[in-house]
Amino acid sequence: MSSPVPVSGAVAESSSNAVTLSTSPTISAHSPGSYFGSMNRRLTSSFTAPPKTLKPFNTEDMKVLLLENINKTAIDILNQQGYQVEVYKTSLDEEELIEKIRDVHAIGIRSKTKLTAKVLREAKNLVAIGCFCIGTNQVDLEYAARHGIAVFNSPFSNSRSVAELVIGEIIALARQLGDRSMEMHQNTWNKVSAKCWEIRGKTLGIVGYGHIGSQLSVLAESMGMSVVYYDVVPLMALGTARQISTLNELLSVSDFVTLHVPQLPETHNLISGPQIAAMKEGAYLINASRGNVVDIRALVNALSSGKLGGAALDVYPNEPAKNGPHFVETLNSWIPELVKQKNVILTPHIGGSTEEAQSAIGVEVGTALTKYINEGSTIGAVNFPELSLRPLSADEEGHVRVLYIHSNVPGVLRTVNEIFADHNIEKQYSESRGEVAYMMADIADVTTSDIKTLYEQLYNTPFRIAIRLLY
Ligand SMILES: NC(=O)C1=CN([C@@H]2O[C@H](COP(=O)(O)OP(=O)(O)OC[C@H]3O[C@@H](n4cnc5c(N)ncnc54)[C@H](O)[C@@H]3O)[C@@H](O)[C@H]2O)C=CC1
Ligand SMILES: O=C(O)CCC(=O)C(=O)O
Repeated sequence: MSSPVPVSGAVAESSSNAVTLSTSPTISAHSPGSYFGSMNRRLTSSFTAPPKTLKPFNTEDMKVLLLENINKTAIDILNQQGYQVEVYKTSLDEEELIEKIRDVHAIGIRSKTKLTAKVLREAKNLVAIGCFCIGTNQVDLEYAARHGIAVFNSPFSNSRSVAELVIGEIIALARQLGDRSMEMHQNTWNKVSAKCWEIRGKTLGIVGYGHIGSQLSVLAESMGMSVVYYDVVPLMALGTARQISTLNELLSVSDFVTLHVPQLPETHNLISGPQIAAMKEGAYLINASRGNVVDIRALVNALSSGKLGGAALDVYPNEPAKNGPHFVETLNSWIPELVKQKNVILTPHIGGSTEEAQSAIGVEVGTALTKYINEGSTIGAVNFPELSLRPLSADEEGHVRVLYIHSNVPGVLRTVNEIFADHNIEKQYSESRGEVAYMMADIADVTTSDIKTLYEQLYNTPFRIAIRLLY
């Protein structure tokens, strides 16, 4: 945390009669703009006054960096707030990323950008990270939380797209469509039926029965497949699907095995030589989860020996940062062997890449970022306690919203409430998650000079990780 930002001279009146403390969003933020108008009205329906339009700093000073071709829906939402939005179609390499991230208050990424502790250490102004995807393994979530950076994602907006891709791949593998199509592109007519199958009546084994796995279960059953699944937690079966208690049992009964687990230490090489050996002869493996869930060398061996009838991969241990001819040996040493295998469908991490999914994700994560920046709401954060307070209403003059991220230790509220002692605490809510806790409070009867004092006193508390004051 940088040192306290001084109050910038005299109080400046804005059109909403609010004060300008500083242009730094690290201590203050703009109010909900028109985008949130309807939501604010809903939340404050019991109040006669409309939501208060706060204007504590120039929103043009809020800098947002969007990488990896994030959808226009998000860009529009962030632009509507008046933020400075810089957009890149690709990911950035570590050096460029460090250079860029130094300056920004929020960053939006997808699955490729690695926000490691080394990168985040340089991000002195960063208050929020938006992962415009499901997976958050590319971010050091714990480091971010310990440094007061909230991380948001979109937990299910692309689930259906992944499930549909897998359905397509099940049929494509069963009918060897990839190979037939490739042959035709090379002018070869090869009409065969050997080892081509209907999927009706076959067994689909789903590993990880979360949002994607369960959606896929419904689609697969509707096409006449029987579904079994393995998950580390007991989960309600949809339709006539059946949970199986061990991975090995699932592998031994499934004609198709599809992986939908998160990247975790426990899922690293979840499918390797012994697991492939447990699979049925001629079975198919599909991985659209994360690259290191499958030991690809073991997979290549099983494909070349004929143990497996084919595979579809959408994700890889190392993936290129940008489009182009980058899927080569220097990226992953087994690539030359893999691309030679028969009946292998390789896609460039496009499971969630549909217009529907990307547009919905843009709205969801773009909104979460603005709600956090403008109101302090952490609903949807994956590394922070989730809190929200209703917006202040227009007749609530002289109010300040305090956002105080602190170490989760005893005595914090006593200290903070002593600081608030001369003001009325209208609302106060606090919640912890692991070592980090978050308090939101709306304080009444606050003058401009009080704001500076409050900020400095909170800044000097020993538990402070980060503070923002919205007014
Ligand atoms: N290819 C692509 O474009 C996409 C890939 N993904 C990947 O798919 C993964 C799954 O996504 P969702 O279904 O939304 O996640 P989810 O969190 O809804 O479900 C994951 C399930 O896996 C289970 N699980 C965790 N560890 C396990 C283990 N060792 N063995 C068996 N089950 C285990 C969990 O209990 C949970 O039920 C994401 O974490 C992400 O990495 C997600 C979206 C798009
Ligand atoms: O669309 C992307 O860039 C990433 C999709 C993905 O893997 C995810 O949502 O976790």
